[in-house]
Amino acid sequence: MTEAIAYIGLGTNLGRRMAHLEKALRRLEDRNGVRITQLSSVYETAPVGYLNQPDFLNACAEIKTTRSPMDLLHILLDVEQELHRVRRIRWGPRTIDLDLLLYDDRIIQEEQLVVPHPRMTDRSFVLVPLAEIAPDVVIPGTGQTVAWWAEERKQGSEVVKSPYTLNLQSLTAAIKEVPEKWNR
Ligand SMILES: Nc1ncnc2c1ncn2[C@@H]1O[C@H](COP(=O)(O)OP(=O)(O)OP(=O)(O)O)[C@@H](O)[C@H]1O
Ligand SMILES: Nc1nc2c(c(=O)[nH]1)N=C(CO)CN2
Repeated sequence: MTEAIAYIGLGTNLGRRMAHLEKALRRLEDRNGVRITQLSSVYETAPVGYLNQPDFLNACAEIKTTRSPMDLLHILLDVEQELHRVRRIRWGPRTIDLDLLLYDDRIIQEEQLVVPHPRMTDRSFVLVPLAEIAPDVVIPGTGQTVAWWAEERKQGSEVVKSPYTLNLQSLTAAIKEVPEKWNR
């Protein structure tokens, strides 16, 4: 079966942040019809929207999938639940947030699912990591590439590369080796 290419945004700002990213990615890999094919660096980012909360770690993943966009959304929502995400405040703190950013060159406008993610072109915490793995991908409906948008939005944003990497080969590796600052 032919595979679609999708991009996912990951964010976390509560508890053991690196561990949440790794766990979410492992849970995604475990699903049928989902393969993680590229991972960005991990960035530490100042909160956007609701400001009175801890800094986030953000990253992006490329996924090759035989699942439909709606299936993939439900997989993301399931994994969020598995990591005990509790929704309290809009744009507030969370153990893990998984967003479907892009799905091939599709434009989807359904009640439950909007793709491209409607706020992605405003958010350097999405654009900077995504530009590492998909610089030349055009964001459907905008006529511009991810790299173009990342450049457009870089002014004044607090997006700092962290020294830790997610490794496709060893997602299970050495979470405990990550120092407290990045894993709190
Ligand atoms: N592209 C998308 N990716 C993820 N969820 C989406 C998407 N489009 C619509 N949704 C809907 O949004 C809901 C998730 O909202 P959520 O609480 O994660 O928003 P948020 O992360 O607080 O804010 P934001 O959407 O600005 O990142 C899901 O239940 C889902 O149905
Ligand atoms: N830096 C940063 N800020 C946010 C984030 C996020 O992932 N990173 N997610 C939000 C809700 O979607 C709201 N604000």
